[in-house]
Amino acid sequence: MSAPTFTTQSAEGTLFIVAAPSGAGKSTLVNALLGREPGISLSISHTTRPPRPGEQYGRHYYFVERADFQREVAEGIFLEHAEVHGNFYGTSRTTVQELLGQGRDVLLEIDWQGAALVRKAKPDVVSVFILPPSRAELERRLRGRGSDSDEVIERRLRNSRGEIAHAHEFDYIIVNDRFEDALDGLQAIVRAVRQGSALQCQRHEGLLRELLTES
Ligand SMILES: Nc1nc2c(ncn2[C@@H]2O[C@H](COP(=O)(O)OP(=O)(O)O)[C@@H](O)[C@H]2O)c(=O)[nH]1
Ligand SMILES: Nc1ncnc2c1ncn2[C@@H]1O[C@H](COP(=O)(O)OP(=O)(O)O)[C@@H](O)[C@H]1O
Repeated sequence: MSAPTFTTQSAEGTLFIVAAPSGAGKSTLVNALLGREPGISLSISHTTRPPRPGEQYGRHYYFVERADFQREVAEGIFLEHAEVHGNFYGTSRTTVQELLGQGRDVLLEIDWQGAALVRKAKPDVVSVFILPPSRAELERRLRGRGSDSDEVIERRLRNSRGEIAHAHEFDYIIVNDRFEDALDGLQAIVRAVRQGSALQCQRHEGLLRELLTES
């Protein structure tokens, strides 16, 4: 993790973070949200993870070699960066700053470590954590996605408990059970924030306990 710095301006857009354990459905939800809310720009991260079949450079990620990533870290180009599931991921500081400066809302799809760093740099960030309805469903979705090897899936499942343990740090928690309901929930948060109001936030403590204790 790196210590970020961030310059804020008065007429800038809102910064949103969406985080979730792998397979909970965050990318699918975020893509659908962007379809409904064209005023939001997605920040494309840099990563050392190899591309999955169908993933494109500059659309899903900027795929880079480890040595290049380390050089970018040293150059200070990242607003935040972290190691997740054995790969490195980082958010470009200038991209985010420029978009926010143009008055656009920006969404970061990053993990809980990155979210913690961004919160320190920019305390008015609005953060949302997506929960799966159960561990069994999380595993079904990860396997059903068909994008990763068994080893990668198992690592992500093992790490999911540690990630979910940070859900309480987020402003909002959404359960992605019925997709349309979760999408409506995410959109309602964005709209409320844009109108300057806050939504009542359900904390899903029962489900969180289940997800953290279920075998
Ligand atoms: N800190 C941080 N995490 C990121 C960034 N980009 C992606 N991630 C997170 O890295 C994790 C793995 O992402 P990915 O390899 O795309 O797998 P997926 O979550 O299974 O779709 C997820 O929790 C992402 O949200 C980033 O720029 N910074
Ligand atoms: N509400 C849902 N119900 C059933 N399947 C879902 C739901 N949301 C997402 N999925 C599926 O789960 C898999 C993982 O979703 P994805 O968006 O890739 O997760 P993440 O980005 O959190 O790793 C995908 O195959 C996606 O189509």
